Amino acid sequence: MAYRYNHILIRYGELSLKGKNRNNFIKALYDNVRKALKAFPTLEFEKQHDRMYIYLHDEDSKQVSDILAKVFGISSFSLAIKVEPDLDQIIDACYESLDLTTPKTFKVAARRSDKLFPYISDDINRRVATKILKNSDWKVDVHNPDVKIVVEVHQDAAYIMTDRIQGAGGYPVGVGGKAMVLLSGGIDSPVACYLMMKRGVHIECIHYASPPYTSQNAQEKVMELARLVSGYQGDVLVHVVPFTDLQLAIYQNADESYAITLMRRMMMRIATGLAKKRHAQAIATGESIGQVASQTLESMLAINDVTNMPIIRPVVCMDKVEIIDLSKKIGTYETSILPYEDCCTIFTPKNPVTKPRVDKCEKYEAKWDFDKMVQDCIDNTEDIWVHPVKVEEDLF
Ligand SMILES: Nc1ncnc2c1ncn2[C@@H]1O[C@H](COP(=O)(O)OP(=O)(O)OP(=O)(O)O)[C@@H](O)[C@H]1O
Repeated sequence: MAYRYNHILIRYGELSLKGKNRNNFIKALYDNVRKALKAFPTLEFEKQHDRMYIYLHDEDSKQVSDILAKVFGISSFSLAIKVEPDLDQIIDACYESLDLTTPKTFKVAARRSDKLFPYISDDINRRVATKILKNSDWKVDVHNPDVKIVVEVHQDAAYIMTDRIQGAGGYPVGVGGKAMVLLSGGIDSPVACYLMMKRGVHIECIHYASPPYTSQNAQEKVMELARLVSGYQGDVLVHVVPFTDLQLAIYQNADESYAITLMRRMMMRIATGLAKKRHAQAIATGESIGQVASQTLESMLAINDVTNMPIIRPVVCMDKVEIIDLSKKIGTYETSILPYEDCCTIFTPKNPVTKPRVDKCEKYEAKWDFDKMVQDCIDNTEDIWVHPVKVEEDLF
């Protein structure tokens, strides 16, 4: 009988800490895994209280692994061969799963959860190793092996596994509620998206566009960033807000030095309206302390003043270098540094106020009926779904 890797064994992450919420978390993870892999309709799934299994048929295990590596709530996973809990089958499966043509070092690491299995772990290790040593040029190295063969013997089955593949960690997306993330074309806000999702928060994105001052290219760049981060959630809804009129009104009614602060306050009002409409519990941004004048604590105070929704700033205390490293890791950096203009950068004031005062903001805002313009922005927002696979090859 020929054996091949026909299973993926998934280990849960921080889930195990969650006491009575555990079942909800496992269910959410199970749903997220199935959703992430819906391009592979022939896969079969099974959830247990401490593990999840995927049964492969002819699917490409590398493609499946690449998708799984982005699902939050998974601490690690392994390709596995499932056999009967029978020593001969275990030995044969271990042996046949290896490509023995080039000499390598190896180690067998067996574990029994079924203590009634008639062979102890050491016995299993020795028997498997003996077969490999007798039939190849491979050598044992228990400290630093090229290949680690893991055998797990349960009551109903035994699994032979490759090394662990690191999972994305965190909590399953959705168990932490929903947030609206303000997505610009910069480096930081896609990282903020990733960090929110990693905490189990389902995200929708809001992008403020100011055509004709911002171009179609700029918007496409933001869509591409949303697509890149959507791999961690399955899909993402992007709300594109027509922001031009409101932005021009700010410049007509306020001192230039207050324009950025007022713009942010308007963004927050719109985000609050959209969050309520979409039943989200928070707003998130890519701001971090002191990167630019508008990101001082005083500025955040003035911005927060217009909403009572929590504003979460996941990168608030990170260095720029740390944020860049993370954006490279999640694959958004190269897109973020493309040179298209954002609505914040087209009207950049020469001397933006670094310590804005709320009373001054209110004085400027009292000069025109911004409420109606905010409502117009909310009403005329365009909603666009993005998926991890590009449209032309979209399998969803
Ligand atoms: N046009 C926009 N649409 C949506 N959100 C925006 C927009 N411009 C700014 N923001 C939000 O405000 C935050 C701070 O914006 P700022 O202009 O200071 O930084 P940035 O360089 O544009 O972007 P980033 O912070 O993502 O690198 C962004 O992280 C983002 O959350």
